[in-house]
Amino acid sequence: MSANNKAISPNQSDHQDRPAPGWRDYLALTKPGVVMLLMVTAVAGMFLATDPPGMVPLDIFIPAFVGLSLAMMASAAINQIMDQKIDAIMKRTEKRPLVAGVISPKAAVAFAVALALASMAMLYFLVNPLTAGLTLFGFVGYAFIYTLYLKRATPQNIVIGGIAGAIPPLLGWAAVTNSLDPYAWLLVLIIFVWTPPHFWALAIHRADEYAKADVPMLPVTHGIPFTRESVLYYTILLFICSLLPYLTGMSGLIYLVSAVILSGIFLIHAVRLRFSQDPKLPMKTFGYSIVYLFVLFTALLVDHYIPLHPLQP
Ligand code: HEM
Ligand SMILES: CC(C)=CCC/C(C)=C/CC/C(C)=C/COP(=O)(O)OP(=O)(O)O
Repeated sequence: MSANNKAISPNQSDHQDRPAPGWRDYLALTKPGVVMLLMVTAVAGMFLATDPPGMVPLDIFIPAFVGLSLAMMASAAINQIMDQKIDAIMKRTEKRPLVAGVISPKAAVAFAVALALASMAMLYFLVNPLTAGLTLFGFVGYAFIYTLYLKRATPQNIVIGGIAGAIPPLLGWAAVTNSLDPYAWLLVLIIFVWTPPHFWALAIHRADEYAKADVPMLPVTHGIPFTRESVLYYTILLFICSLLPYLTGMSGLIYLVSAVILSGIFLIHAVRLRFSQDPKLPMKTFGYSIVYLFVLFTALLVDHYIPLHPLQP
């Protein structure tokens, strides 16, 4: 099958043409890199909810970890099932297993449904209904509302859709306490504000592909200079939001120092992205966004177990 044909209509190959899918193909359907970082934030939520600091009871930790991972993987698989036409047009996504015809749409649907059902059963019966309900909200938000509607409708798609990607710390927290803690919402806020610079940095680099696929991402609808400016504004906001765990007494000095350094470096990336035309900067900023979130949440965890709280009596 030529690349051209593939771009027009994915999955054209007959059944006989399709090579047998392996576990790696199914794994690729679940966006494992993204799920791993989402799970770092969910696990941080679980440990931060454990007060006084200790171990999360294993009878909660294991089903919550597996259940949340499966829900995220299922929603990523549904995203790829719904997005086959767009994914076939963009270089970055043209080798995905559904587009390449390695996995059939039927098999992908069966796989996603099995993961989603297993996840919901595990969270509902072994963790708590609150966590199951909130996870369902995130699942529907990403797999259907973002993918089927927002992504195709408005350049604010990733800002609104970012709510689904931001809730994992709340899910982790709810798994442990069966409640919605204001501190957990603070972590949601940080990821929510982090998402636009994370994604728009990449979208600047891939603006032509999004235009070709007719996806109204910000650089396509409002231009690259406006997107660079928007990344800078959100990064300033992120700097401020990243201080809130310290200012509200949730975290101590270890976190504060980490947040200032990490957010400062993010800000330097965003300022350079705004004022320099260096073609490497967008992907450098995107790559740094991932390091940023990983290290920030690690710092929250370390801080929780080695607390230095000079603000408190
Ligand atoms: C609506 C919200 C989001 C959008 C639109 C978005 C978009 C993207 C895109 C398009 C990529 C692919 C980059 C590539 O193939 O080179 C990506 C990669 C990534 N995203 Fe996001 N993202 C969002 C939210 C999140 C969240 C909430 C997290 C984690 C907390 C996250 C973590 C990652 C990671 C770790 C990668 C690299 C994974 C890999 O390449 O395997 N993203 N993101
Ligand atoms: C609680 C729960 C189940 C939450 C689900 C959260 C989740 C999996 C968020 C992922 C966000 C993401 C990678 C969006 C990119 O989709 P895209 O279609 O714009 O990117 P693509 O072009 O790489 O497919």
